[in-house]
Amino acid sequence: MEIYHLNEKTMNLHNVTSCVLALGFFDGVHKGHRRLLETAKRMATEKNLTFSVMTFFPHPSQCIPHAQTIDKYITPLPMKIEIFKRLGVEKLYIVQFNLQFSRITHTQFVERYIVGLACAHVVAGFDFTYGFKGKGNMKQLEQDSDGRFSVTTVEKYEHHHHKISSTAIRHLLQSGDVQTIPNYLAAYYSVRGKLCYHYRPDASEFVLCIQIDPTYFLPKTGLYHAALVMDSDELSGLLEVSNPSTSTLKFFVKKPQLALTYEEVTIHFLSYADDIAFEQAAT
Ligand SMILES: Cc1cc2nc3c(=O)[nH]c(=O)nc-3n(C[C@H](O)[C@H](O)[C@H](O)COP(=O)(O)O)c2cc1C
Ligand SMILES: Nc1ncnc2c1ncn2[C@@H]1O[C@H](COP(=O)(O)OP(=O)(O)OP(=O)(O)O)[C@@H](O)[C@H]1O
Repeated sequence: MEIYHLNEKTMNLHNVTSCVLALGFFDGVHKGHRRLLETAKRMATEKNLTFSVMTFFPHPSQCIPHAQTIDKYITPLPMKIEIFKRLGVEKLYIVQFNLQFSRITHTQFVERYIVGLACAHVVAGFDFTYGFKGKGNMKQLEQDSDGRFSVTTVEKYEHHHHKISSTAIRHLLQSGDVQTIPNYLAAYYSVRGKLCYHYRPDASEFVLCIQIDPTYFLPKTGLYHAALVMDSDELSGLLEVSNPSTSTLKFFVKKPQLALTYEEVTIHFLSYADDIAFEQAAT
C-alpha cells in the first residue's frame, strides 16, 4: 500500500493514477466502514482502477469547536493504516486536518482533492459531509462532480435499528460494555502494545505491564476479562484499566506456560469483570 500525507504544499508532488476513492475519517474501521470499503474495492476491481482511501488526521473536532473534542481513537492512526493494508487498499491519502484545510469550500475540495487526484469514482456513506462548515453532502458531491466522476452512496448499516458508528462504539467503551462491541466492530475491541516488564506478586500469579499508544480510547476504569495474544500464543487473564487516559495496562495471569518476551502483544477486551474485583486487585 502506498501512503501519501497530503497538505496544501504536498498536494501536487506525486503521480496520480485513475482511482476509486473511499472517503471518511473511519475511526475503528467498524462494520459500516467495512461495507463501504468493500463496495469501493469491488468497484475498483470491476473498473480496473486503483482502490484508494482518503482519511483525515487529526480528528476535525481538534481544530473546530465541537460538542466533544476527539483526541483518543478506537484505532490510532498506525492501527488504522494496518487495517487498510489488510483490506487491500492500494493508495492511502492521509490529509492533514487543520484550520486552513477546514476553510476549503466544498467545491474547492472537489477540484483539488477529488478531480486533482484523478478519481473516476467516489464512494462514501449516506451521512458523509465535507467542505467549510461541513456544507457538502452526498447530493452536493454529485452536483460538484459535474460529470467528471461518478458517485456511490452507501446506505446506513444498522445494528438493532441504530446506526453502527464510531460514536456508538465510544459510548460502549465509556460504559465498559466491551462484550457488545463485536456487534459493531466484527471483532473484540483490541489494543496493541509492548510488554514492558512483569513481576510475580506470589507463586501462582504473574502481572504483565503493557505500554500502549497514549491516543487509544480506553474503556472505563475497571477490570476486564481479556485475552493477550503474542505471536501464536494466547493467555487468558484479567486486565486492569487504572484510568481511561493511562498508557500502561496491567494484565493479571495465572502461571503463564510460555516464555515471556518483551515484544508486541495484542489485547482483546472480552467482557467487564466487576468494580469489586477491581477494588480487590488494587489492594
Ligand atoms: C475540505 C473540508 C473542510 C471541512 N470543514 C469543516 C468545517 O468547517 N467544520 C466542520 O465541522 N467540519 C468540517 N469538515 C469535516 C467534515 O464535515 C467531516 O467530518 C469529514 O469530512 C469526515 O467525514 P466523516 O465524519 O463522514 O467521516 C471538513 C471536511 C473537509 C474535507
Ligand atoms: N453505519 C454506516 N453505514 C454506512 N456508512 C457509514 C456508516 N458509518 C459511517 N459510514 C460512512 O463511513 C465514512 C466514514 O464515516 P465516519 O468516520 O464519520 O464514521 P462514523 O461512524 O459515522 O463516525 P462518527 O460516529 O464519529 O460520526 C463516511 O463516508 C460515512 O458516511
